[in-house]
Amino acid sequence: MTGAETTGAARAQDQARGQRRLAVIHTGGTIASRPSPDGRGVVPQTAPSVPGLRGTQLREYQPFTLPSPHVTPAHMLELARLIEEIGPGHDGIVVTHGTDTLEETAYLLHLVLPAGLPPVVLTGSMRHAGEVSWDGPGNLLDAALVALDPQTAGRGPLVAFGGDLFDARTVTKVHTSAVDAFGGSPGPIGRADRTGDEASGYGAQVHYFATPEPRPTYAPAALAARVEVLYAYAGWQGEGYAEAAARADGLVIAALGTGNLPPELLPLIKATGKPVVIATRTHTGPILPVYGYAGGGATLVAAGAIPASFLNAHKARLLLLVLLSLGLDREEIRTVFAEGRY
Ligand SMILES: NC(=O)C[C@H](N)C(=O)O
Repeated sequence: MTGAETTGAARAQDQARGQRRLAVIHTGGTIASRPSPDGRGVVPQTAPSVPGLRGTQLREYQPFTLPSPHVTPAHMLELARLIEEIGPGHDGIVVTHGTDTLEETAYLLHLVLPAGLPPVVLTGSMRHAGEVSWDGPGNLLDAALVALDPQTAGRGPLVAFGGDLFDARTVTKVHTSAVDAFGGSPGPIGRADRTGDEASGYGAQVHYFATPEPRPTYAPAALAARVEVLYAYAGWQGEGYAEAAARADGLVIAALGTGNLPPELLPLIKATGKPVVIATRTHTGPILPVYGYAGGGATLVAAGAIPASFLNAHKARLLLLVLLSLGLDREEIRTVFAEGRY
């Protein structure tokens, strides 16, 4: 019998006794932060504790403690491996994470976690534990209740923030300081509103506004490729493009509007044999290859560029990183993006 089967069997016994098993994986971020005593500023220190949950066995894990700007794709993959390992022994998994790159970790997990694991819900906080209105405990409790809610099964990793529940593909940080920091088009796919109290035990009314969709999963052994993001602006003549194209295995450009660029970029993209994915710096909406002027989206696609659809540039980068790490060539990558296999 494997370790996973053993823990799965133990989980079944606990379920029969009405006990749920929740794993909380702490990774750092503001939700684990306080001002440092030496006055350096706010830094991750102590993992937050989960407010009381009745009938729940809690297991905590701490693979790393980092501010999320220090989190790399290798950390995300490490997290995915841990979730795969402990998943069979739990009914739900919560990941606490810094908010700056939370959407990237959520999306990487979305791409690589196999189906059949218990629900995974990521959360964080915008205010640290030393502030009067720390939003950490509330978000953590919401995430735990959502991860344990039977309706959450089969939806892939979600983000819970301020009671709103977001899909990993579309969630994005929309405010640098507000407590309601997360959004993204077309908005939350669900909502959790807490019921009960500390004395009687907490619960949540969880509502979903979308049905779960099947999602492809990818199994890269490592994320070894190099993918860089370039940001377009009025008057960009391609500065930095040649250097990035030379050192990277693939590029993503946060382009203008529906995926357009200044004319100087067209010959540069045409001459690039590596995958060049076109996303948009506009916050919402798909890439549509409609414009036929030099640098317009239709001309970029004709020159070999790959439209990112509605994925933002940093999520398109993760998808490209995964596909390149799996050894897919440019045409195979184009097909994945074109068929929406993400
Ligand atoms: N609110 C936060 O968590 C922001 C912090 N800089 C982080 O991402 O680690």
